[in-house]
This record gives sequence, structure tokens and C-alpha cells, in this order.
Amino acid sequence: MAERIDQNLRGKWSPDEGALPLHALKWLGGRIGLRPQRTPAAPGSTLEVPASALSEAAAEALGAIVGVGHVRLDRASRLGHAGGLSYVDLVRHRAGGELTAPDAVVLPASPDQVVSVLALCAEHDVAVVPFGGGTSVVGGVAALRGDKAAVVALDLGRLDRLVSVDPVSRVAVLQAGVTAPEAERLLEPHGLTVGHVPQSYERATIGGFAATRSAGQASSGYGRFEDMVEGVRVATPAGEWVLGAAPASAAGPDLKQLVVGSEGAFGVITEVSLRVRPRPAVERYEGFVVDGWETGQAVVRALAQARVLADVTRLSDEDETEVSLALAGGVKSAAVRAYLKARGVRRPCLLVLGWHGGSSREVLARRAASLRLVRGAVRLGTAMGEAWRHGRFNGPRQRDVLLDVGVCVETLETATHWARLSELRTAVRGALGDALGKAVVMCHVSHAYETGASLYFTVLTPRDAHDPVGQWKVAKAAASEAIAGLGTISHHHAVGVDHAPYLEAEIGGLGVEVLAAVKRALDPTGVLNPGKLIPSERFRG
Ligand SMILES: Cc1cc2nc3c(=O)[nH]c(=O)nc-3n(C[C@H](O)[C@H](O)[C@H](O)COP(=O)(O)OP(=O)(O)OC[C@H]3O[C@@H](n4cnc5c(N)ncnc54)[C@H](O)[C@@H]3O)c2cc1C
Repeated sequence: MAERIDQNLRGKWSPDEGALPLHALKWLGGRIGLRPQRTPAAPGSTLEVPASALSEAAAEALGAIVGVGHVRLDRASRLGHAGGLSYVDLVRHRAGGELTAPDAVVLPASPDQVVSVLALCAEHDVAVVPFGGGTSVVGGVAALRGDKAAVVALDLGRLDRLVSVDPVSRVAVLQAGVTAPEAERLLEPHGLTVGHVPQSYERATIGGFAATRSAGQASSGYGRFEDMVEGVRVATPAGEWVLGAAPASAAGPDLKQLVVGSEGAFGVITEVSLRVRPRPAVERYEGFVVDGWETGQAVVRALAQARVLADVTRLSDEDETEVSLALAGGVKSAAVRAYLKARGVRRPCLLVLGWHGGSSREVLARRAASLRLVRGAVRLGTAMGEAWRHGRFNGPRQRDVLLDVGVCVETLETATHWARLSELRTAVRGALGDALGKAVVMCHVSHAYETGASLYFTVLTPRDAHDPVGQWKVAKAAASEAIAGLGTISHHHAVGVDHAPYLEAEIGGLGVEVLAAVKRALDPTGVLNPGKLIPSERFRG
């Protein structure tokens, strides 16, 4: 667990050294006019961390609950919990902007300890930022104190157990701090899987997924994370709350769904009861290319509406397909381009489909049902599908090396109904292009529903060396304005700080009031995650 507290990993995703290949640098030079600049990944000693504002009395009392060694006031621990992993967070850790560190890091070892910590923090006027994997990209773990005297990061890494497995009902209870790979490792002997595979898989936690309504790459087959949540155990300053007595219930509104997505503002999720599935014996991934975005989205819509989506269904637009081929480089991508040209595909859009099942027969039957609707596509076979699977977690590493050479590289996401999907995509691309000038704006659909789909954008542009944070903030605001009214401000990254100003436009003033009222009931003095989810001015503790 201790290795998770590593400030060096706040400036990049992984400690592995890597460099951008020459062909990719050349391509970026031509496409966005990049002139490479060096950015240190972890300047370490140059970052300023002010003296801790946590009172001695509070630190001692916290130590009495969690153990003295588990209240950390040292610089490395505090820097290791200063913010999440958005582009702006990474830039700040590379000394490109102001960084706010918590006054201390507190590591409870049990749900009961979390309840006691919250009561104590309320008594000592200390804000609490629940911290899972710290992979938030919307400011969800920013160390904001609001109107409190101090702020601590509540690292849930010691809540790392598989509590129980009910193989008959296919329900497993996991503690909140269990990371996704660890959850799979713990469930493997039972022949079970969670099936939640976001790109942040390697570092994010079960509690974080529940707190943000996360969606993984296989959401078409396994569902979004909230679909998997059977129950939650939550610590709040008002006491413990346990929800989820049955798989379905008409006992009033579904209160567990009020906790799921509450981003640490209502309580700290300490255990999650999850619907789990048998581990697939067979997984088959294939690549296809369709001609143009409109054709591609019509195919995905047809699959969704006929309810024959593959477990992984991912459509890249022309720009994303071009970048994938350009950055991959080599003989193979040149051969693919030549082949597509020969087949008359003018605007290649890559479609990756992946089916899971208990046997080859089952997988092939599901594949056949899907492929009946994938008309007019060029098949690139399992090699292309497997290449995608092999590189499915490479995004954050590629981001590290792009950052190293001075690229502003960030993502944002939304969702809307099919009838508006293209309008929304055009609006966001236009807003980002206008704000950033020479930029590549890529887009893909990776979560599809009968009535609509998500859109996920990745932006590459030369970084403004003088004000990298301001450069992205302007672009992000422009994109958020474009989204408002056409789609949701977040399909799966959550609200955090970044999207809080846009929440009211989506859920209405009454909606914000309802959230504030729930917070008042569970967290009357407002110690939990100030400034996240509910804008501070709308909540008075
Ligand atoms: C490179 C990269 C790729 C990503 N890809 C995806 C993706 O494919 N799909 C996706 O959905 N998201 C993705 N994300 C976003 C992020 O990984 C998710 O939001 C994830 O669910 C956060 O989990 P975490 O454990 O890191 O939570 P954290 O970042 O630690 O916390 C997220 C929020 O939840 C709160 N919180 C954390 N744990 C608890 C708890 N136990 N109780 C109450 N509140 C808590 C925090 O205070 C914070 O507000 C990505 C992020 C990165 C950096």
C-alpha cells in the first residue's frame, strides 16, 4: 500500500521510462506544429509545500484512532495526495502551476475507524477528502479545505480486503480501497470477475468507481459500475449507513444510487457489494473499418437497438483512426492504409468489437448476431482487435511521453441521445478548435445504449509554455459551454470541481437543492470534500 503514496507518480502515470518515437514526433511537428520542449516529470524538491495546518490535538486524536504511523505529515505523503491525474494536475506536479497539498494523510484500516475519523474531523473543523486511487481527472481529490481550519486526505488503501463471496447469488463484497487488478486477483480463485475495465484500471479503486459512476471499456457487456453495485456501506459524520438488502426493491427511491456518484460529498464508501460474473473462458477481439463517422455511428446504434452489442464496442472517428495509425508507425500501419485505399475506404473509422463468453461456441454465436448488423465494413481481423486489447491501457503512458515533449494532451467526455450525437460532436470539436488553434481533436464512442451513446474526446496541441493551466482551462470552458444543453456534462468522469459550475444547468436549481439537503442530513458541518459535486456557495454547513 505504502508504494501508492509516491509523489513521483503524481507527475506521470508510471515509473517506466519511455520516449516518443521519431516518426511520432515528426508527425506531430507536421500536424500541430510541435517544437519539442523538455518538461521534467517530477521536479520533486522545487515544489512548495506549506507547513501543515493540522493542529497537534487533531493529529494526536487521529493517531489514536488509526495508529500513530498512519497519520502522515511528511512532505512526500502530502505531495503524493495533492490532486488527481488530470492534465492540469500532472502539469502542476511538474511545477507548471500552483499545487495544493493536504495538511496530512490519514490511513484508516476498517470501516469503524472511518466512522470515528469523520466524527473527529467534524469536531476539530477539519475537511476530509476521500482518496482512492487518486485518478480523478475532474479535481475530485483536490485538497480543498473550504471554510475549514485544515484538510486531510483520507487514503482508503488499507481497506483492501475481499469481505465475502456468495457464489450462489454471484455477489461479492469488497472493501473500498481494493484496486481493480487486486479485485480480479481476489476473485479469480472463485472463478468470478467484476468485468470493470476502465483505462485507469491499474490504479483506480472499487470505492472510487462507485463514488464516480465509472464506466469501463466493457460496459456494453458488463454494464456501468452503478449497474454492478448491489449495496454499499457508508461512513458519514452522522453515522453509518448500510444499503442494499435485495437485488431489486420498491421500498421507495433507490437510496444506494444516491450514494453511488456522490463523490465523497455525502459519506465515505467503505464496502461495496457487487454483482459479479463467471470469468470468461474465451475473449475474441476483432477490428473493422467503416467509411465515415456517420456510417460508423449508425452501425453502433443498430447493434445497441437490436441488443447485440459486443461486450467491448468502440468506434473511433477519422482523426482518432489517423492518429492511431500515425503513432503506431511501421510497415504494418502503412500496409493497412494501402489496403483500405484499395478497398475504396476514403474516411477510415476503426471499429473494435470484443465478445466474452464461456465457450468458443457461445462467443461465435454472439459474434454472428452482432456481425449481421455490421454492414459494409472492411474486416481487419483478430490481429487488429488483439492489437487494441494489447494497448488498451497505454493511453496514460502515451500521455506521459507527449507531456515530456511539450504537448498539451487531455481528454473530456459527454453523452447524449442518438438524434443529437453528431451535432454534439461537431459543437465540441468546433469549440476546442476555436479555443486552441492548431490542434488535433479526436473522438470515439465506447459506451453505447439503446437511446444514445457517450462521446470521448482527446485533444493534442502544443503546450503554452507560459500558462499551460490557463490554456487548458479556456479550452475546457469552451467545450463545457458547447456541451451544456446538448448532452451531459459528464458521462463517467464525474463532477468534481471542474464540472460543478455546469451541474445546475443540467439538473436544475431544485436538483442542486436536493443534493445540498441530502448533504446537510449526512454531513451537517460540511467537512466532506468541500467544493466537489455541489458548488460551495450552494451548501452552507
Ligand atoms: C488515465 C486515466 C484514464 C481514465 N479512464 C477512465 C475510464 O475509462 N472510465 C472511467 O469511468 N473513468 C476513467 N478515469 C477517471 C477515474 O479513473 C475514475 O473516476 C475512477 O472511478 C476514480 O477512481 P479512484 O479510485 O482513483 O478515485 P479517486 O480519484 O481517488 O476519487 C474520485 C472521487 O471519488 C471520491 N472517492 C474516492 N474513494 C471514495 C470512497 N471510498 N468513498 C467516497 N468517495 C470516494 C474522491 O473524493 C473523489 O471525489 C480515468 C482517469 C485517468 C487518469
